[in-house]
Amino acid sequence: MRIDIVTIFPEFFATLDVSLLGKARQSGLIQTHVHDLRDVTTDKHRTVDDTPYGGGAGMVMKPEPWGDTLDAILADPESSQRPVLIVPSPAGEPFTQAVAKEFSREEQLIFACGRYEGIDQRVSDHFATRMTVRPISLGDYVLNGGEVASLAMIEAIGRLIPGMVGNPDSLVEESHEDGLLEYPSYTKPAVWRDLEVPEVLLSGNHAAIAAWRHEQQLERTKLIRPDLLPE
Ligand SMILES: CN1CCCC[C@@H]1Cn1ccc2ccc(-c3n[nH]c(N)c3C#N)cc21
Repeated sequence: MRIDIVTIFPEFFATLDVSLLGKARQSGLIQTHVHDLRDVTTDKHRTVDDTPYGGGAGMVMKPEPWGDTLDAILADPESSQRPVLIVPSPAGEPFTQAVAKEFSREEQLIFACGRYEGIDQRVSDHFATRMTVRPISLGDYVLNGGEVASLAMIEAIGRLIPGMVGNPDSLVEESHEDGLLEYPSYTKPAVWRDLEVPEVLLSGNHAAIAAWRHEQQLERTKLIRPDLLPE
């Protein structure tokens, strides 16, 4: 998978060189390209924003730098035929495990990290003929820009790419993977500050352990996220 990130804060993405994604990039599973939006500006102040038509507070990101940057990405011979343009936005479709899995199957993702009051709408409208444009929201709260959301999405998507995680079975028993929250986990010592590991986990009875874990998932989901339970 190729991942392009367009931002005015490229330093935000230095973390892509560490942890899981670092390994994936070294192994070639994921190629990342970070583009500084200001690199295509031509004025002295490297301007990327302007006042909103119709008035109102704040500034809006100008369409020209976005157009030039996205054109250059599409012109790259290593770009796919039809990338997905992910536009983080509080007004976007909720980002879920299912959406992460859908995106993990794509050949190329381009993350458009807005700032200020957002990106001129005509950028999404214009590129909809050449890309699949997906406004996506990380959650129902307001961030200052799209970078943090993009980092979270890149991690959630990247770990689902085949070969990324050492033991693919570990992906199956995670929260939200089967629609339920995950069961509690324990490791040695068997007793810690007078707290014991649940006996069933020490029994070696795999059927009983599986049943207990599923029951724990149901109990946790009922308590913490009843909205995830089927009607
Ligand atoms: C605050 N400021 C005026 C109100 C509108 C948003 C703006 C800030 N802002 C600019 C670009 C941008 C992109 C994503 C998000 C964002 N917020 N919450 C989410 N779940 C997000 C995602 N994903 C916020 C952004």
